[in-house]
Amino acid sequence: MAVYRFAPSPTGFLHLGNARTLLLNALMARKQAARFVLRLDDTDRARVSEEYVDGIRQDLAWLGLTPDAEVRQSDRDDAYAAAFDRLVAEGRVYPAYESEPELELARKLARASGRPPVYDRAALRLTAERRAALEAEGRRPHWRFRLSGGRVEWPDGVRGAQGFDLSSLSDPVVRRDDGSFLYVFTSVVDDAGIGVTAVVRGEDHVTNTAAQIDMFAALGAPPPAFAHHNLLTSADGAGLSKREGSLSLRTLREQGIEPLAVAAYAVLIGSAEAVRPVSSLDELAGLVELSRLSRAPARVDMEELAALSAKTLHALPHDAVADRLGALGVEGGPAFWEAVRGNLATLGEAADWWRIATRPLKPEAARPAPEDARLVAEALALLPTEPWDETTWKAWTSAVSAATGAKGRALFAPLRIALTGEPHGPELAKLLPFIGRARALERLSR
Ligand SMILES: Nc1ncnc2c1ncn2[C@@H]1O[C@H](COP(=O)(O)OP(=O)(O)OP(=O)(O)O)[C@@H](O)[C@H]1O
Repeated sequence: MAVYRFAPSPTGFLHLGNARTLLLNALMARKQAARFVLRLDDTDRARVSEEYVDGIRQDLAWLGLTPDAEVRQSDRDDAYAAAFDRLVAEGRVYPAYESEPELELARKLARASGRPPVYDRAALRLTAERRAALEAEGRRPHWRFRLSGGRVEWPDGVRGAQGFDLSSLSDPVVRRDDGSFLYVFTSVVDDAGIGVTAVVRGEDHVTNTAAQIDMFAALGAPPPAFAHHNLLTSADGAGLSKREGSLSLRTLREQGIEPLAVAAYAVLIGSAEAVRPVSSLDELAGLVELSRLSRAPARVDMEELAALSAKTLHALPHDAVADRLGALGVEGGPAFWEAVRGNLATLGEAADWWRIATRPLKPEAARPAPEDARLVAEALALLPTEPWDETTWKAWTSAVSAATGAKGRALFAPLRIALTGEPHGPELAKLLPFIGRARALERLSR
């Protein structure tokens, strides 16, 4: 069975760029009835926190995504140690003793003499005596994976045929001198162990992929199908960083941006598909086509996202928002939702309209201008008896128009202000039944 995964490090709150990776994997899995695994890359103990682990789970739930399984790298040390021991025994992983300043110096010298700054494998040429001497000095080795050399090729799901000359890469460090394993290695052990068949990730990982395909071969496991998508940048073109909290999903949630709009935006910008509202993740899954993602980075435009969020909201049926409206104390059912949804920028504004319709107006709410006093008095006198429905507004305002000669804006604007204390808002034909006769009487007499 096909298996996709999303593998964030819980070192910050997920941002919109991470959401692109998350959604591309989750939606490709949905489209292909494949499994979708959340893998928490939590081996960097100094930077990982449980708050961020919970944050990632909450963000997935908010977006409406439920992984089929959750794996934590911190639980899998035994698997890494076993794979490591095997590669050491086979001579594919070797100890190296250079300190970071020594490596930096070597890179500088290489650049200065026009050579690529690739690790020169000096550690492979150490004699047993020299190694013993280094250990006696108290140096502890880090460990490198010996790349096989030659060319690695893969058909990339986004970028098409990719080729990489392994001799242009340094042998990647797979284990630090403190014994901890590095991502480039643990990720391969996990993908092989879990049976991941497809990896969609940002193009910041392309070089890793070349080395990792070589590691899959060394471990005798078939590599997954790789696809590297373009990255999202902030409006000024800067990269996004989980650590810096840029464009975090949590902040977007707090700003009232709809989760379905975040999902659509994260997937559709920087692709051949137009950014547009969708009514479900299933619909969005139908629009995902990896080969239609563009190659250039895509800039996030918050205004575009906010507009998409409003449009998404306007099209949502009452069923889709009933629970959230309930939590906001909005009780008007489908009819109230119908009345207000087209005017909302965020769902929270439905609660404002519910308050305006059903609670006393605030003392500072706008009142009709003095020159409209006669019109308002006439309207008060002509207020129909209940029951009220959506036809009441038309019948009432026609009567007021006949009595006063007022038409159009001159007729409607003062009544809107008198009834709601606001110059703009939802269609009054739909809102009026929620205001009801008693409140309307009181408001018209203000
Ligand atoms: N700006 C971005 N646009 C699109 N995808 C991104 C972006 N930044 C990261 N990703 C993808 O998100 C996935 C999770 O990556 P990771 O947890 O390392 O996040 P990160 O934002 O790069 O983290 P950090 O800021 O902590 O280095 C990776 O597949 C990565 O390619």
